[in-house]
Parts: sequence; structure tokens; C-alpha cells
Amino acid sequence: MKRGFLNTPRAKKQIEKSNGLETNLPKKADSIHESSPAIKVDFSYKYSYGELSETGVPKGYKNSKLENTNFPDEKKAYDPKIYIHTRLPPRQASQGLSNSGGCQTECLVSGFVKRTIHETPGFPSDPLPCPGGICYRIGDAGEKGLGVFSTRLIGAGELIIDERPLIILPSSSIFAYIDDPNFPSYTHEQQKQIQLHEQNRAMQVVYDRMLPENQKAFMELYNCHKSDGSGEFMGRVRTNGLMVDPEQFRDADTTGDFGIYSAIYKVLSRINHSCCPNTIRKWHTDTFTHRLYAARDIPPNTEITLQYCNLLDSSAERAQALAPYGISACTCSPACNGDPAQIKLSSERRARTKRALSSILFPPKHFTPGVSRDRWLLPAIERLRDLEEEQLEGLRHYKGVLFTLTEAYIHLCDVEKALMYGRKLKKVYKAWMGEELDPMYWTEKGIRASPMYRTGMLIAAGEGYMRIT
Ligand SMILES: C[S@@+](CC[C@H](N)C(=O)[O-])C[C@H]1O[C@@H](n2cnc3c(N)ncnc32)[C@H](O)[C@@H]1O
Repeated sequence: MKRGFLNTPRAKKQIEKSNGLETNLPKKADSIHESSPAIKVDFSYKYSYGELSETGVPKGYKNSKLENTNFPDEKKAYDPKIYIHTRLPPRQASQGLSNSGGCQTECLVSGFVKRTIHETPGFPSDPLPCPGGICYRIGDAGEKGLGVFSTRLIGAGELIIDERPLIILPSSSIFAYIDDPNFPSYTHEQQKQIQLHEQNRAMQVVYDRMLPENQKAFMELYNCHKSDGSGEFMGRVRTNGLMVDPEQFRDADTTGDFGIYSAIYKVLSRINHSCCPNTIRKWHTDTFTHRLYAARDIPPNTEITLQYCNLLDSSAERAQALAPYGISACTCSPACNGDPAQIKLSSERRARTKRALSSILFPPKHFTPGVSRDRWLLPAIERLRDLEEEQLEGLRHYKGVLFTLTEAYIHLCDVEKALMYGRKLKKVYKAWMGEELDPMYWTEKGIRASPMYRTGMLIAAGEGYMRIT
């Protein structure tokens, strides 16, 4: 299927909106829809969910044209502004299998993204093996349907799975195309239904190209959008898609929610939501996998959980974000189903953490005699306490606060406290950064030999650049 997705009026409008600038849009020849009339499409809506009384396209609606062209997986040079079908990593490369992660992914990506992927250093490397072997199982999670559970103690910072997706496709609805000139005359809800219908048709092309075992795994996934017109394919995409880190790849000239990608997995898509998730997940383009790490110790037979919404939002905002997943009353954690006083306390802690995201701590220029030299760190210590009491070790912000505290205590030459925070930092650092934390942050020898500690010693002796009064 070769389609000028980014050449649609809607895509143009969206690209311009996201940039605030005129962009270098594709030449007409890039599109097989050259003769299509310009159709005004409202792009700002969110799809409906739940039990809709009327679903499907309105009577008389004419399907858009779909064409399927074969794109060689090995070819890298495509028009950056056209979406192409490709299976990645290419077949001959990287066939290594980890616990479940070695499959090829059926991708619908722009030529720009395909090139970005191929130019990523290390691509395609094998998925990482889990050092302690498989540590999870898929099982019954009661009202939540299936879920993923630990089969043994998984230590904080341990790799749980490094999984390649079954499918990668654009998150936004621009991968569907509307030809019908009557489109603007349909009601808002009808327009949404048409969009879903066209996306479902486009997804059929993706599905038809998938390996049979991946087709089976995809169709076995849960679908919570059975009654809103999403269709068999889009229902599963909407239920199970996890965002691919847009910092690693996204369509050219895009910002915000536009131009980003979603991925669907055999195992990761079975993981249920918690407002206190016990994991950290991060996309890695070199292995073409999502890596899932334990954010804290996970005892045996414990449900492994992810976040589906912004965890620092209020419980009402979280409930709103979870509703499209069919999660009506979130009972995932004490932050949601404790007694009212506990929920209030939880909301206050999360709101404080959210406010603190934009604040930066600066050390004092001079230390005042009689005043504890770490007093300026109190806000960071309080933030860390809030995050730990809320069991939010899986947030990136937790790593940030630990970094601040570890470095500050190394500077202050307080080895005991530096070690305390540095050892916590080590457990979450690798999940976020992809590499082990330098021992200068978490071993006594490393701390004492570090330039930060030595500078701190000079300052304490009154010989450094920052004199203590
Ligand atoms: C990505 S799937 C997760 C796996 C799914 N439970 C299954 O059976 O395959 C998302 C769906 O799981 C269910 N779910 C996930 N987290 C939940 C939670 N905290 N409470 C209730 N249901 C949840 C919802 O039905 C949601 O639409």
C-alpha cells in the first residue's frame, strides 16, 4: 500500500499546526491520491468509546481506495513523507531470540522513520536475554481479564522482558485516508465512525502482511472497543497500543501528539494498569524492543503492572484517562481505593510532586555556621518521601530526585547518605539510561575517589572555589 498519508489536507493542517510554520510538504507526485478533492476534516476529536447506539459508516459512504505495494524490507531510501509497509528488523539480520522478544515486527512507518531506524547505531541488535531466565507468567487477573504475574522474586532494577512488538504503526489517525467528498456533511460522530472504519481497513493491510503466528497472537489480544465502531483490528490497537518513545523516532517536522508511534505486543500488551506500577519501560531502537524493568522488588506471584495514564494527575483526571480502556472504577491501589482520607493524602502528595517537577534546587553560595549544610536539600528529601510513599519509583522523576541527592551528598562529603541514595539510584538508573550507573555514585571507594568528593573536601577545608563562611 503506497499512500500519500502526509499529503492529505488533514495531515497538512496538522503538520502546520504542530510547527506553527509552513512545512516542506511532499510533491504531488508522492501521492497516489492526486485527484482527491480537498476534504476538511476535524482532527481535534477523541474517538468515542463504550456502548454506542449507532456504529459503522453512514449509508452511501464510499470507501477510500487502498493499494498494496511491496516495499523491500532491506531498502532504506524512501520518500521521507510517505508511509510504507516494512517488516523490521530485516529478515537476514538479528534472528536471536530472547525470552519472547526475537520476532520481526510488521511496521507502518514513514520513510523518514524507516531511515532513522536503520541509522540508529547498533540496529539491529539482538534483544537482551533476562539474566535470571523467564520470571513472569500470563494468568487470570480476575475482573481485569488476563494479566502478567511474577513467578519468583524480581529484584528492583532487574530486567523482566525485552520484547519486540508484533506491530508498530502511527498513533494518530492520519494513517487512514478519506476519499468521500460528502465527508464534511456527516455528523461529528459519523465522521469519527468513518475514520475508524478507514483505519480498520488500513489495519487489514498490516494484518495481512503479518506472519501467521503473529496474526494469531494479535487476534488473541483483548479488545475493549467492541461496541464503539472500532472494528476487530482498531479495537485491539486502541486497547493494547503502547507509545514508542518519540525521542527515539517520530515523523519529520512534528511535535506534540502528532507523528508518534504505537506498538502492540504479545506479552507487554497483557500487562494491566496500576496507579502505583511496579515497572519501568523504555523503548530501544537498536534492539527494536521495549525493555521492562522492575521499579522496586516484586515478590513472587505478584501482578506486574504498567501505567496507562499520567500518574501525577488527580484521581478524577486519572479516572477520565482510564475510562476508554473500560476501567470504570480504578481499584488498582490505595491511591484509588483506600479510605477517603487516604485518597486525599495520596492526591496531595501527587499534586505536590507535580508542582515540584518544574522547580530546580540550587546550593547556597555560602554555608551559614550553625545551619545544617544539607538544609537546602530538604525539598528534594520531601519529594523523595512523597514518591516512595506513593510507590511511584517507576517515574522518571524518582531517578532525577535520587540523582540530585546522591550528587549533593557526594559534594558535601557525606559518604553514608551519598551511598544510601546512590544505591537506590543504581536500581532505577539502568532502566532509564540503558547502562549501569558509574560506581562513583554507589560504592564507597568510587565516591571517595570521585572529583565531586575531592572538590567537596577542598571546599570543606576552605581551599576550594566556594568558601564556607
Ligand atoms: C492492554 S489490556 C491488558 C490485558 C488484558 N487484561 C487482557 O485480558 O488481555 C487492557 C485492558 O485490561 C483491562 N485492565 C487493565 N488494567 C486494569 C485495571 N487496573 N482495572 C481494571 N481493568 C484493567 C481493561 O479491560 C483494559 O481494557
